[in-house]
Amino acid sequence: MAGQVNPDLAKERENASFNTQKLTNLLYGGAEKVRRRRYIESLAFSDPAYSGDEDPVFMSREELYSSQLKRALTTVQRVKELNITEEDLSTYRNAALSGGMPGLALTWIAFIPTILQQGTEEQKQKWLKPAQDLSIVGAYAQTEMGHGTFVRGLETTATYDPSTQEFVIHSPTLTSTKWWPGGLGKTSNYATVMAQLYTQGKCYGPHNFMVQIRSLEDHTPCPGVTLGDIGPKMEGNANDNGFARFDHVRIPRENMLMKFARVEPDGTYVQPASSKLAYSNMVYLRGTFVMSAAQALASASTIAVRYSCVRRQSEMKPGEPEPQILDYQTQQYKLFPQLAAAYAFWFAARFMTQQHASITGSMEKGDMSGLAELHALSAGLKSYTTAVMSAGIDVCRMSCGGHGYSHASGLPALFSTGTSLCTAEGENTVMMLQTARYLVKCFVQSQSGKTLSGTVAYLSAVQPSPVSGERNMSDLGTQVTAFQHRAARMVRHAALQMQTEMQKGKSREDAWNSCSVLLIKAAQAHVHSFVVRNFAETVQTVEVEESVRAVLTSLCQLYSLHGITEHAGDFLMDGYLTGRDIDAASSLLSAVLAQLRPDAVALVDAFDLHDKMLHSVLGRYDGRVYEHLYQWAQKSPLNKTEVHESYYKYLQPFLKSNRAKL
Ligand SMILES: CCCCCCCC/C=C\CCCCCCCCCCCC(=O)SCCNC(=O)CCNC(=O)[C@H](O)C(C)(C)COP(=O)(O)OP(=O)(O)OC[C@H]1O[C@@H](n2cnc3c(N)ncnc32)[C@H](O)[C@@H]1OP(=O)(O)O
Ligand SMILES: Cc1cc2nc3c(=O)[nH]c(=O)nc-3n(C[C@H](O)[C@H](O)[C@H](O)COP(=O)(O)OP(=O)(O)OC[C@H]3O[C@@H](n4cnc5c(N)ncnc54)[C@H](O)[C@@H]3O)c2cc1C
Repeated sequence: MAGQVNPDLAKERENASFNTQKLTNLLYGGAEKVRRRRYIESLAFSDPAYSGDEDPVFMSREELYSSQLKRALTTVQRVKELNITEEDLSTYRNAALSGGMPGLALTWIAFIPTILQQGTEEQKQKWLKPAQDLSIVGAYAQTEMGHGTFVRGLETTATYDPSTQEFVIHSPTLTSTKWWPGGLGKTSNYATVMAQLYTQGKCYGPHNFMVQIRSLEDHTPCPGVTLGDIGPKMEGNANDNGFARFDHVRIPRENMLMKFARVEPDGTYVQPASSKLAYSNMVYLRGTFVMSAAQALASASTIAVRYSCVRRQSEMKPGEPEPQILDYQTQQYKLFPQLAAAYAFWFAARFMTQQHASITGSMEKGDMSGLAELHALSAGLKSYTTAVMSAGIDVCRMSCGGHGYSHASGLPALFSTGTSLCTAEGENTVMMLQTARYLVKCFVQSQSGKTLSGTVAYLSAVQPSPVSGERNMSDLGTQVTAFQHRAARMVRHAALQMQTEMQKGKSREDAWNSCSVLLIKAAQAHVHSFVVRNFAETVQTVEVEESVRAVLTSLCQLYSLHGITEHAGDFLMDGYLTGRDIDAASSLLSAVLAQLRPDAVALVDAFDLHDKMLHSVLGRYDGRVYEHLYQWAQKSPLNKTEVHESYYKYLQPFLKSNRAKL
């Protein structure tokens, strides 16, 4: 019946052990923030300017590009009309764009942050306002056809000419063509271009330059610039990821982003405090990906958990009604770890944001001591959370059976969007190796007696020798220590293995490569251990009702016990945990699955993700899946006519001629 919630879902909500709203408040930083967020979202959801477009999965690439561009421009207008504040901006945009990513959005995501991170005060004065008002539209043009990962290998050059006080931007080879930048293909008229800086005959490595690429009058490419779209991708096809080639394009000296490094009018290069400050915008963006991973996994878990309560299939006990598929333990084992990871990453993202603010604050005052840890943490967390998210969304999709494979579920699009985060902003393997590099350094320092601090403090505190005796595997403290022990042992093992390889005569680089599988695993274990510890500390210290703390504690237990049982070998390797401990962890895990089962729907509801953000027939809040599945299919373009034109063109003549042969 219209308006009613599916009775199974309604019952789940009635039976929850805690108040969903209280948990939502905790996730979003308080009741007032939740109220504000919902209000801002409602402004977008109720605006007729954003409704009426058909489902993106039924659109052509060109329709997608223009409809999302139109939406994005409407948001700019509405932001002014509605006086949306800086604080509410991303909430409003996300709701209005309904999670979509038009090329224009790269101005907000990458172009403006680069000006903020890399520009001098003067440069910010000059470009920030036009970028914010969208009188200029910008892309972040770093990756080239031949190089993405290895930034030092970029081939685009920026050669300083002191006679005119200009830089000459040039693409010397085919492989130096800028390739991938979002919004570059058709939308942007400016780009921050990463290029090798040459001055006074010397190369100083990659630096960022502000380059106008299209006319502000008629949007045609500027002289010497060749531009285009790179073609359709796995997802994100509203975005015109593009290419650019530069043929000796001249820009003023002032267009080098000079917050850190500088080129004086006579061509003298002034060193930054650290050469890696040219990469600060990447560190910032990687940090933001941690929350995106949490949100993507929260969305997938919401869809799969709600659907698993609506869906009934098979017989558990002969003669009894078909059970909700969430009652199968195997279904819980698939879904609850994804749900728990979404919470764990949400809290990790919060930590990441605080760390970024605190360390960049110190860096502003000249203290660079936190830079290495910030880079290692953001690279490792980005890599770990996006990898788990990508795999987790696919688990959620498969747990929805056939309907999960349909675009109606929203899961295929969520997967193919989410998985792009494993590659963008630093490929995940490469990022995890950066974390490994930092860990090995820290290990060596701790060997020489230095006390480590911050997220690596445990590396010097944890003893490598096995601890004997019975453990209470349900204790969060015991679990955290086990994770730290595992990570410390793996870091130590990888580092010592490298030393052994070098003692055998290998160069440091060859030793690194031959140990890189060990190094990656060690770095993953380190990040995993950090996420577990941060989750445990959050649930133990946060000010919240006891019923909410209880359910979060179970969720944290699940996240941690799942990690221990899935990676049992790592914990058993040196006898730190015993076979009996692992058995105990498995039994506890089964018990926690059952314990969380009645709260699963409330736990996903607490993410407070509106149906207009989920885009999923299966994940609807009201659970009225079947009638909407039927309605959704009616929109398929193949259903526009009863008999498709291809019948007359191909099938009818074929059938006729076949029949004539009979
Ligand atoms: C509400 C409902 C929600 C609904 C669902 C939500 C769903 C959300 C899902 C999806 C959202 C979709 C969003 C899509 C968004 C898409 C946006 C895309 C934007 C992408 C933009 C880009 O990709 S831009 C290009 C990015 N490129 C890279 O990241 C390149 C990676 N490479 C590098 O960073 C470097 O080359 C390197 C780190 C790999 C190596 O650098 P280099 O060679 O110069 O250094 P060395 O290896 O020699 O190391 C020297 C030394 O420096 C240290 N170091 C390296 N980098 C840094 C750094 N950044 N900061 C500090 N230090 C650094 C390094 O560790 C070494 O240190 P030592 O002390 O010497 O060891
Ligand atoms: C959706 C999307 C949006 C993007 N948006 C932008 C944008 O706005 N601006 C922009 O400039 N770029 C953008 N990019 C490009 C992106 O940053 C790069 O694709 C990414 O940094 C990876 O680089 P690559 O493609 O050169 O991969 P490669 O480096 O060629 O990686 C290929 C494989 O080689 C391995 N590999 C490479 N180096 C090493 C190593 N040192 N050790 C071990 N293994 C290694 C990798 O692990 C990987 O498996 C975007 C990409 C995507 C997918």
